[in-house]
Amino acid sequence: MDFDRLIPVIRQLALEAGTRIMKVYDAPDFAVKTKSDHSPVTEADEAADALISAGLRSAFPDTVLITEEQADSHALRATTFLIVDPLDGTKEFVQRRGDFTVNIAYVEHGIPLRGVVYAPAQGRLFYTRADGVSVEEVGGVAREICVAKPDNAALMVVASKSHRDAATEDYIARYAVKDSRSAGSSLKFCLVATGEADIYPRLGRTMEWDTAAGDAVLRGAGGKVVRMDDHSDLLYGKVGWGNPFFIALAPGVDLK
Ligand SMILES: Nc1ncnc2c1ncn2[C@@H]1O[C@H](COP(=O)(O)O)[C@@H](OP(=O)(O)O)[C@H]1O
Ligand SMILES: [Mg+2]
Repeated sequence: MDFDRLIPVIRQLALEAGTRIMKVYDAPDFAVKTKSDHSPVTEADEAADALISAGLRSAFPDTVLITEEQADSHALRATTFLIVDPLDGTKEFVQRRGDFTVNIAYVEHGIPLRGVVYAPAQGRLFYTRADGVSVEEVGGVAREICVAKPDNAALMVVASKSHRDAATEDYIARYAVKDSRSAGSSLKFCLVATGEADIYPRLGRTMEWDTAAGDAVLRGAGGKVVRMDDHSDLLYGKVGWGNPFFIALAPGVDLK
């Protein structure tokens, strides 16, 4: 993959998808359908998916494309692929909380090497540059981002807003926590990437398209994502595209 070509394409597609999503978000009303897995889907998910997948297929016709909204793509098997969640945090979107994101990632040999995460309602845009370093673009200026140096006696934790359960609270209680906040969608990875949080534990189901772009942004900022069970790196291209429980963290956090 030519990263000098990839990054401008995925950045631009994420911005365009975000604009499309905000048209639906800002309308007085929109329809919410329920998918076979009982999760919500809106015209915003579908429009953003159509825009991104057309753009990626045209720019990178030889690269496998996996996208949440196209079930036939889930039957593919690959270790090198593009993976898209056009609207992560649909529950947040439906409830008109701003924590939803557009996610596009490139995975090579199971590792999410590059990605873009765009939170249009918050005007926050994160991506890996061609050289792999992560940036947040503010007012057209891309600034490098870096994880915090964690203080294990006063950790900053972030966890899901809509899937925060007793098991998650029990896990967080193992740590000396200074501040714990909730956020929806893949934004949580980005909060660790900028140093706004030190650790994001996820004891609940996610799919690879929910995490790959945020994982890439976190890696490019010096962080990592490990499996909860054996603390090995979270890898991609797994059968069925489901993730195990995981922890996203700034290195230096003493995992418990
Ligand atoms: N039971 C379940 N099965 C599959 N995915 C689930 C799930 N519960 C939550 N998720 C995933 O978690 C994402 C929301 O994460 P969070 O709770 O961190 O905001 C959802 O993304 P979508 O909104 O794209 O469907 C969804 O894919
Ligand atoms: Mg999702």
